Formats: sequence, C-alpha cells, structure tokens
Amino acid sequence: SLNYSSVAVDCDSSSLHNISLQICILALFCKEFELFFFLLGLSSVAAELNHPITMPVGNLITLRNEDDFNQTLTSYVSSPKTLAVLLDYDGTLAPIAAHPNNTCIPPESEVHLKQLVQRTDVFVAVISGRGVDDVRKKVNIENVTYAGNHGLEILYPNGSRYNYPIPEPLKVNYTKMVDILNENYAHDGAWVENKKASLTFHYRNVPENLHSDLKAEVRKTIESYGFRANQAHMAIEAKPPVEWNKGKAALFILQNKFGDDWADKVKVFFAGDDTTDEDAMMVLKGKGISFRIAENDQIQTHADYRLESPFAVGKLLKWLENK
Ligand SMILES: O=P(O)(O)OC[C@H]1O[C@H](O[C@H]2O[C@H](CO)[C@@H](O)[C@H](O)[C@H]2O)[C@H](O)[C@@H](O)[C@@H]1O
Repeated sequence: SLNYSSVAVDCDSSSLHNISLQICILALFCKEFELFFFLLGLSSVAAELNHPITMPVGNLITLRNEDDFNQTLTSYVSSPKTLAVLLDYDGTLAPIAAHPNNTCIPPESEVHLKQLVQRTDVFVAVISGRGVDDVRKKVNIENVTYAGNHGLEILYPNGSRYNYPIPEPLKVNYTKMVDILNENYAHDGAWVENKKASLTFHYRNVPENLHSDLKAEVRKTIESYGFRANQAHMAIEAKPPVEWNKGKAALFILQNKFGDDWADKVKVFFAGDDTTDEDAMMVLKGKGISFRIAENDQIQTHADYRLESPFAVGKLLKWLENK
C-alpha cells in the first residue's frame, strides 16, 4: 500500500499533469481508489491548463476553388521544400455516412490522392480516430503512413508499427468500460465501436429526444473509468488520459521521416474536421498550413483556413498535384 507524506511541488501545468498521472496510476495499482480519483481529477485540470481551451472564432477565410488556392497558397507552396500532406479521414477525406462501414473517398479525390502519393517529392499521412487497420483498409493506398486511434498506433509503409505504450491499469479499465457501455447504453440504435486503444460511442440512430440524457450518462461512465470523453459527430470518443494526441502523432511522424529539423525541410498541409484534429492544427500553427473542414464559417478553430466539405478537400488535392 502507499505511505502518504506531504510533498510540495513547484512546477508548470504540463509537469503537474505528468506527475499526477504517474502517481495516479501507482494509486490504482495499490487499490487506493480515493487517491486515484483525486489525482485523476488533478491531472485533467492540469491538462486543461496546459491546453488553451479558447479557440479563435470567426474571420476564418474560406477557400473554395482554384483561384482562391492560387491567391492564398501559392507563395507557401512554391518553396523548394518537400510537400507533406497530413489528412484526417472521416469528414475530411470521406464524407460522413450513417455508419463507419459505409464511408468512401469520392472517386475524384482518390485519383488526386494517388497521384500525390506517387510523387517522390510528396509525403502523405492519414491520421484518424479509427483503428489503424480499419483506416488503412478504407483508404487502401500504398506508400502512405497511417495513424489510427487518434495517433496511438502508427503503421508505416514498410509494415512496421508504433504503438503508444498505454499503462496496464488503463487497459484493464478500458475492457470494463466497453462491457458496461455495451450492457447499459448500447440500445435504441446506439452502439460501441471498440477500437482496442480507444472507443467511439455512436448515437446517430438514437431518437433525438434521448440524446442529451444519453450523452451525459455515457460521458459520466467514460470519466468514471479514468478516460477522457470527447464530443464527435453524433458520437462520443473515449480516449485514454495520456499525453498523446493527433498533434503529437503528427510531429512524431514528421520527425521520424524528416528529422528534428523537419520544419526547415518540409512544407506541411494538414486538414481535419473534428475537435481531435485541433491538436494537430495547434502544433502546426506557424509551421504549416491547416484547414478545418466545416459547413459553419463561425467555427472555433486553430486552423488557418476553412474548406466547406470533403469535396473541397478533393479540389485542394488536385491543386496540390499540379504544383
Ligand atoms: O479522425 P477521423 O478519421 O475523423 O475519425 C473520427 C471518428 O470517425 C468515425 O465516426 C464518425 O464518422 C462515421 C462515418 O462517417 C459516422 O457514422 C459517425 O457518426 C462519426 O462519428 C469512426 O467511426 C470513429 O471510430 C472515429 O473515431
């Protein structure tokens, strides 16, 4: 069991988050549940402090066609650096569908994406919330680096993999959380997508009058197992409380491919439609150009520009292909 003593810590929010998370996991090992939940709360608060939660709103320039791309992006794209294109899948490459199995990349986008991948001066990665093998199957293009589970797993073109090390107690809790969500809430059209490292609770087919209570209950359940709950499109994502996200994964992929000085060697384009994509937009601010895919031009985002739909992403890919 744990012996308590008082410790004074003078540190920034990032270190506070890491320290509290580490002791929290130790507390779980030692079955010190009160301490576990206290430290879990503390680590979440520290993570929030570390993460600016207010995002710029409005005044977001929308790029709609070739003329817009020419006017806005030409000077950035004409530098002799290698082009790195990092793309989210659902809602970005592929339009949202009623069920994850029913998505596909519009044929025109697929053609341009394939052309880009074939160029030796272009690097392409897809960074998704789906399981990595699932998104790999969906995109189905060779020579692309795939990241799944919001970056927790990465599959390189040569078949090698990176898996973010998730602490054992969290894995145990994950399994329990999947069982409870399935048992208590997977009805009236709701279902749990178990992706092994993170899950998505889908409620798209649930009658609308039940949404608000269901969402609150599911969030509470997810958090009671020590996981983070994120709102997504008609779904709630449960992610492990680790210091890893699409932003960290994007940097990791770029560093691995181009070295620590990647920012001097590469011009980066990132596109995403969801809150989890904001982590990548944040870390790439000033180092690349990012696009938020959104119908609403008042969306809160860290992206530099807005594209209205996955079809506009296709137009951007076509434009990039000719650069
Ligand atoms: O990071 P992404 O590639 O955007 O993945 C995010 C989640 O996308 C999927 O769910 C969403 O898209 C489905 C298909 O269009 C839609 O039916 C669902 O309502 C959306 O929430 C996917 O199923 C999740 O695993 C991803 O985390």
